Amino acid sequence: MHNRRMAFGQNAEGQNSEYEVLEEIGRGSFGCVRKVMHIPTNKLMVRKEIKYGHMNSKERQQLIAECSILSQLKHENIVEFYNWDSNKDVLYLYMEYCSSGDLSQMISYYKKERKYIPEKLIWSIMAQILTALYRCHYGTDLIPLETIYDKAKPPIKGNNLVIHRDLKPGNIFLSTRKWEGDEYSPKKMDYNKVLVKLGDFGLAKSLESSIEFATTYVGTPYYMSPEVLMDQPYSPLSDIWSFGCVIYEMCSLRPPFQAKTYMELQRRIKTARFERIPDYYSHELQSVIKSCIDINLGTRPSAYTLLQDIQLRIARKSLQLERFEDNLFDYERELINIGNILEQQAGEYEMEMANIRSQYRKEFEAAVEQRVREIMSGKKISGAPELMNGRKQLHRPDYHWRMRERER
Ligand SMILES: Nc1ncnc2c1ncn2[C@@H]1O[C@H](COP(=O)(O)OP(=O)(O)OP(=O)(O)O)[C@@H](O)[C@H]1O
Repeated sequence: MHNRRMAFGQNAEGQNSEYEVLEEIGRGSFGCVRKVMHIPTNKLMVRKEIKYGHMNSKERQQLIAECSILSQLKHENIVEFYNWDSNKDVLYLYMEYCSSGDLSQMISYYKKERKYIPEKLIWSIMAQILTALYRCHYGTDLIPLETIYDKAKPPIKGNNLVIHRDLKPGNIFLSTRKWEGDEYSPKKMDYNKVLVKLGDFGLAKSLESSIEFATTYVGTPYYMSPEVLMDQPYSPLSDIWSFGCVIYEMCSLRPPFQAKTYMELQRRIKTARFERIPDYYSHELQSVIKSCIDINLGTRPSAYTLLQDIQLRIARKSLQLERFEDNLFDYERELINIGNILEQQAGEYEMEMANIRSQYRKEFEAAVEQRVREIMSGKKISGAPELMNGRKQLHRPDYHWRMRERER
């Protein structure tokens, strides 16, 4: 168990008291999702509950092992998995909170507005999803492009490969730097600069076999690949099929396969026949989608192959440049802050100097006044000899007499 849990302990309900539990965000097939505040860091997070009381110890172990893998999956396009915790019946997963909605909300927004999603934005979202899938399918990060003509070397697979298994618009979260405010509102959202984050990774592997999943899963498998429908094992290429369906939905504002009944949907998926995307979009986009929604696993492209596409290389390069520009803005803001602090300090220093100067002037004037008073009263001059010097002689009572004597 996570060691912090030992330090913070559990409250009366057996929940981790390191977190303040806030409102419910929604409910999925496995349980409730809530916002929580991580008290030590003051960070807003999401807590996903998974009821696992019905699982045997082997299934539980597999679930925990998957959590462990997911907690190592750090990528800017993947929802960060921070920690997990459990009591007897419930597993709590603590994840990054994505406040700007998801792709399904974005698609609904464009559908309602009767507008197409701009093609440039679609390529940008595609590049980000594929970069995240590359990280999962190969266990290693994609090397940034020097130029759009760079050809990436074929990837060498690392350890802990992850297949998403449930790629769909509702699991693709969005955030944007221009986003103002805390809660999702499509009107306020600037979709031209979105950061994509894939959520709900991999855990389906442990959960789908459980009785709980079989009885509670209510989702429609619009994005499920034909091989998975035919009970063949999942492979990274199953994610690519789902990816193709998601991109199709972004263009057509509806999934490629729809049907009134589950059986009919299965039949349509297995034929892999779907309508062309609207003419508004380029031939290149249509052909990438077509290559992904391909029954034949031998010709369906991998994340690596797709990322070689010139449009995707352009999208990646422009994302890299945007990130670079954002970093420059951050750097500029930091410099402005430092400049402001220095200006404030210079002001304070000036004020201090003025105070010292005025204090010194006052003391000096007081000393001079005192001296003048002493002179006027004919007193013997005392102190501040540097002020008197030659003039000191003039005030000796016998001075004039002595001078006159000398002249004679
Ligand atoms: N990291 C997150 N940040 C913000 N909201 C989230 C996050 N994860 C999930 N949610 C929201 O919580 C709700 C439930 O999510 P969950 O993933 O459990 O179920 P689902 O994806 O809706 O359905 P299913 O479990 O069938 O896939 C959804 O509205 C989802 O948008």
